[in-house]
Amino acid sequence: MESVIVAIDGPSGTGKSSTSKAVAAKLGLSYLDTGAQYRAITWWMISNGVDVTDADAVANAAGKPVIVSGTDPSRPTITVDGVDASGPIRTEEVTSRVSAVSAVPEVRALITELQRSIARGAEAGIVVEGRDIGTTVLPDADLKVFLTASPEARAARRSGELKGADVRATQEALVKRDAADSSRKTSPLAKADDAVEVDTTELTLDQVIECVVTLVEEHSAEAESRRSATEGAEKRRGGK
Ligand SMILES: Nc1ncnc2c1ncn2[C@@H]1O[C@H](COP(=O)(O)OP(=O)(O)O)[C@@H](O)[C@H]1O
Ligand SMILES: Nc1ccn([C@@H]2O[C@H](COP(=O)(O)OP(=O)(O)O)[C@@H](O)[C@H]2O)c(=O)n1
Repeated sequence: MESVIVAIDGPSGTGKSSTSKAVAAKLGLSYLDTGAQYRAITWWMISNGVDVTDADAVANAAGKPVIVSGTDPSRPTITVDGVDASGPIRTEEVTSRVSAVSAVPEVRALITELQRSIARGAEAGIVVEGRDIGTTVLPDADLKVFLTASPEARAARRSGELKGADVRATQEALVKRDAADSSRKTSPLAKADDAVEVDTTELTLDQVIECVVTLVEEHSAEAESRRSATEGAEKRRGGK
């Protein structure tokens, strides 16, 4: 298969991370969790006493942390200034503050550039998941998928992960974060016009993975047949 870039966007709990990791592993592609990067910069701000509600303070500090993402889908990693951040970025404290930090344009500019350079460096191709990958980060992606699911299904999935969490409180927090992410000025959560929308409410994770793998394979088959048609036409023109 030719190198392929897949963008998977959607709100929280729609299955972006689990689907992207599995699709990347099945197809031998790299994997990038862009939400983890916004979480990492948020964790750094909190740890370094930056007031995350002060957009100027966040903008001024945005260039300081060094964030490194490992892109192996079977073992994704994230470090901040060389320190493993995979645990601390999932705390409730980070989750409740990440939307404020990710709304700051200077933060987005830096992280977007980092994401583009990681995608450029992925030789076999990459699955990149987030909120604005299809619209802003990689508008020329070969395939764009936008995952959705009902707020009830998403909250049930999330509270299944956070043992003992109240489903109603989880749903409220999730809906609030979606609203903040969808309404920010810079690069909000949105479906790209050319993205394929998949409602995962009634689907199992395996069905969603299968659906995306099929979409990637269809894309690759179409690209291959276009390429051989062009080559055939060129050969005929050359009289060979
Ligand atoms: N189609 C599905 N049906 C049931 N559970 C799912 C489905 N997709 C994902 N999950 C589960 O829901 C939780 C959240 O999925 P995740 O991939 O982290 O979503 P996102 O990255 O969009 O926030 C995980 O525990 C995952 O195993
Ligand atoms: N491409 C992206 C990815 C995440 N984000 C921000 O990062 C937060 C955390 O993303 P995430 O993917 O880890 O969130 P979950 O879906 O795992 O809950 C989102 O709520 C957004 O505020 C973003 O702004 N742009």
